[in-house]
Amino acid sequence: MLNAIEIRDLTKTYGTRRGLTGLTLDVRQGEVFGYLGPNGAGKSTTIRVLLDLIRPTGGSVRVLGLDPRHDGRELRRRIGYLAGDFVVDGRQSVRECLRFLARLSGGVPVSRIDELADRLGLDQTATIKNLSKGNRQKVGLVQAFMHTPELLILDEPTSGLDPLLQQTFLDLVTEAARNGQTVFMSSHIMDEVEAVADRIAILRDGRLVALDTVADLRAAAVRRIEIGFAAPVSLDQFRGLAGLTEPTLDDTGTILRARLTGTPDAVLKIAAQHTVTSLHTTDPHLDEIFHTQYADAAPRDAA
Ligand SMILES: Nc1ncnc2c1ncn2[C@@H]1O[C@H](COP(=O)(O)OP(=O)(O)OP(=O)(O)O)[C@@H](O)[C@H]1O
Repeated sequence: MLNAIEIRDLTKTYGTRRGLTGLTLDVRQGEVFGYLGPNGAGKSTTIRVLLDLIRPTGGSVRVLGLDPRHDGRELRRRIGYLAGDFVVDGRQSVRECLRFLARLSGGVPVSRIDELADRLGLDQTATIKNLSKGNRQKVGLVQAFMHTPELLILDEPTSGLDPLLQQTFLDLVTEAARNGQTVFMSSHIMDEVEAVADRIAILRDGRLVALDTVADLRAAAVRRIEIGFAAPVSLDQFRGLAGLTEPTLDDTGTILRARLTGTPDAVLKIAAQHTVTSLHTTDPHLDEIFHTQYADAAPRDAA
């Protein structure tokens, strides 16, 4: 299967500041790819190189099999791009603006623009310069999605958006994916990415620190498990079990608590030798994985 995006050993320095260091990454055709990292991690730098808005210091990128440095015109038609700082001429109405951008994208049925604007609750008669940040972001989203591009590159797409509309945005992404479109979206909000992404990359200080499916990232994360028993049990039998760490028993000896990595198979087989009255596990939130990656970074940042 062809990759929609191929990034090879990409480096970008801004004077003495490092934007990206040796980034290698593939985004497969048809997947929803979440690109995560805190402010300053290098997300926008990556996206700007993909769009040839800035030139890399080293390395290379291919987008839809093309080189953005030479095939910009073709790529602009085939990509829907929402910039992190989406700006357009403020004097026009939303309708004029979207119709103008639609012509640049090679033509879009008016009904498609209207449908997207309606779903996002965007008033097309308003003048751009009078729009709130959230409404401007809606204009940005409509123009990115309206020509049903093969590849959507979205830089912080829900920034400034009313939380109620985040679901509408996620629906648009899901529909695009169902339609075979590829979505590459950056975010520093784990929840929205977790809900729709097939794979997630986590960037820290311009370097890739994690890249996996949502399911595998979750499986690798630590969960908490709590098992209640009808009668006291011995802690010894729960020590040294695969994936289970820090087991403790409460004062009554009937509630076991531990940390769990991977499957609960080993602990459940031992627990099943007793009468189990309750079982709770906390599903690891990707947020925790994300923050674990950054917790590691703290001493180095402070140095
Ligand atoms: N034009 C620039 N001049 C100097 N340094 C820059 C420039 N653009 C980005 N940087 C630096 O490069 C690093 C990566 O920035 P980038 O904007 O790519 O991060 P980001 O992950 O997109 O964060 P944000 O969410 O804040 O946009 C940061 O340290 C930033 O200060």
